[in-house]
Amino acid sequence: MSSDFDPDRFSPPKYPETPYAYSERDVALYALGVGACARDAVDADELKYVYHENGQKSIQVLPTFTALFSLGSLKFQVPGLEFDPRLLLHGQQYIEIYKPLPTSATLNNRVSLAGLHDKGKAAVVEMETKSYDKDSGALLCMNLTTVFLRGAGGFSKSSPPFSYSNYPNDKGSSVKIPKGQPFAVFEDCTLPSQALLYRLSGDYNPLHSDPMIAKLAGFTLPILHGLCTLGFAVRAIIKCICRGDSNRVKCILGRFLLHVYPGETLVTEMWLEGSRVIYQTKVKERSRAVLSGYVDLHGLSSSV
Ligand SMILES: CCCCCCCCCCCCC/C=C/C(=O)SCCNC(=O)CCNC(=O)[C@H](O)C(C)(C)COP(=O)(O)OP(=O)(O)OC[C@H]1O[C@@H](n2cnc3c(N)ncnc32)[C@H](O)[C@@H]1OP(=O)(O)O
Repeated sequence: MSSDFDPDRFSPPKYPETPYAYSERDVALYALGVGACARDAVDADELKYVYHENGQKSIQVLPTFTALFSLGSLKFQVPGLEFDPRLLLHGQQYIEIYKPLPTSATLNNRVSLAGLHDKGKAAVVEMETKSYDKDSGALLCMNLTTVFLRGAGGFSKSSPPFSYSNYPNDKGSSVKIPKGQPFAVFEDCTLPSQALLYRLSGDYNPLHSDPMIAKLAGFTLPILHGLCTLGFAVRAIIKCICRGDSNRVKCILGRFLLHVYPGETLVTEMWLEGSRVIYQTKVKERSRAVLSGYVDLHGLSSSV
């Protein structure tokens, strides 16, 4: 792809602050979109994400819901870098949660370019979003979104290829899957309509709904949103390791290894390493790993 990118003149662009508001309805719709209560409508661990049970004042927010905060803010260009948006894939998501998540809020998002890498066949872009509660000014969470722009590599025409990062390497790097037996394994079916349901949470990219667009992007059918797969995996960890207590999740990394087709079965394997849960999600029908990463927890006891 042609590009006027000049590595010598590169400086990270400045982006305006953007608002993001959500309601309890958005929180519940998101939870349904990542499979909460799909198999059991009265699931004791999950009903609280979609309904005020037992006199609860408000429903609870799944930690992966925070990944939505950044989506509307990431429509920016990097000057001089051209890419075909139809070939964009979500590469990774890293999330840090600093405060309990309100059931409804208005946020201010501060976005910055955290990384830009010329990988030859692709460009990899990392965008950081810090989300502040508008009323209190408190920093609620941070998302680091990595996008893989197929066909946009080679833009720097320099040797070594251009690579900019303002992040420590350990923040968003991939994980090594342990060799031993997993501590827990959780199997979950996605629905054939999973992406159509999940998109209502705000990611309307037709790659996930339109068969023609999916074909142009190289897939036989519309694929599942990476963040939907991540939502399934983290929900499995909350169920199996946190005894249903989502407030224990402190930080999440997910690297998308392969696409998922809606209707496929997700099998999430989990290993414990101190207060870190290493996980890997496979698609059962194709025996392929589609996602791997870790989740760091508050107060994980050895008895789990
Ligand atoms: C200026 C632009 C700004 C953009 C702003 C737009 C903002 C939009 C933000 C919203 C984003 C959400 C949109 C959502 C889309 C989706 O949900 S798509 C579905 C979910 N994602 C997937 O299904 C992708 C699954 N993964 C894959 O298909 C493959 O892993 C891959 C991404 C195609 C890469 O595979 P491959 O081409 O074989 O790469 P490699 O040869 O192994 O590696 C090449 C280098 O790239 C690095 N890399 C590889 N994978 C990833 C990854 N997942 N994330 C980040 N980086 C990756 C890899 O390390 C290699 O680098 P080097 O080691 O330095 O060579």
